[in-house]
Amino acid sequence: MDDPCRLYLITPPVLPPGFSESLAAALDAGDVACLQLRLKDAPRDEVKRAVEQLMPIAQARGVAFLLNDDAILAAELGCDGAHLGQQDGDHAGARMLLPGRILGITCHDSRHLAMVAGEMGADYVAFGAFFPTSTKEAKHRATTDLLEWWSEMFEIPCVAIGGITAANCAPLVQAGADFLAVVGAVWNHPEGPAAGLRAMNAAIAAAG
Ligand SMILES: Cc1ncc(COP(=O)(O)OP(=O)(O)O)c(N)n1
Ligand SMILES: Cc1ncsc1CCOP(=O)(O)O
Ligand SMILES: [Mg+2]
Repeated sequence: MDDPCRLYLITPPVLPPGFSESLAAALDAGDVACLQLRLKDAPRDEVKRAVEQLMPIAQARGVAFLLNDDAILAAELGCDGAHLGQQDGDHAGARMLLPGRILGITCHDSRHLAMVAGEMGADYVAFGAFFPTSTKEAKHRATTDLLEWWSEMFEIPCVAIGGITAANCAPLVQAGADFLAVVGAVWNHPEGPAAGLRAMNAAIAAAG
């Protein structure tokens, strides 16, 4: 049997006051495979401080801690890995900087980019955006046939991202997504992040 689909949590683009406590409460509410720190446009010092604060909270709970955009800083600070987009520098160089750690690559809606990432040694490929999202201006739209094709052809795990919620995630799980990456579904949940996380995990389990 295939491994079950799991949740991949990404931080909000700007961390609100008291974020460490909300993060701990969210992670205590259910299963999360990994946490990505994604602070767009924050200076390096601020990212470094956030890693130092948040990484122990994730790792103490068995949640892998990945840094977005910066493989050099991820290696320097001992993160469990990094996530890089197509514009985020040299993927092969990042692979060498992070031996034995996780390296994930954004592949938008492209089979070609995913195969190149897989050849290069990516630990996962990320496809999206699957749904409209206000978290990022997403220029590409992916569909479930991509997840079906990838999971039938390759062993490398695939992540689905973009506008995913408890209400719309079932087809992605059924199409073979190994991980669902979310921001808004957890951090903007009307009953708070812990409730958002529980709702996502319940929806994933119901779909599987
Ligand atoms: C799991 C995951 N998938 C895709 C992305 C997007 O990365 P990128 O295209 O580099 O865009 P930014 O997130 O850097 O704005 C991601 N971060 N995580
Ligand atoms: C980082 C990223 N890359 C493609 S869509 C997206 C945003 C995901 O956030 P949300 O889960 O709130 O749509
Ligand atoms: Mg990026």
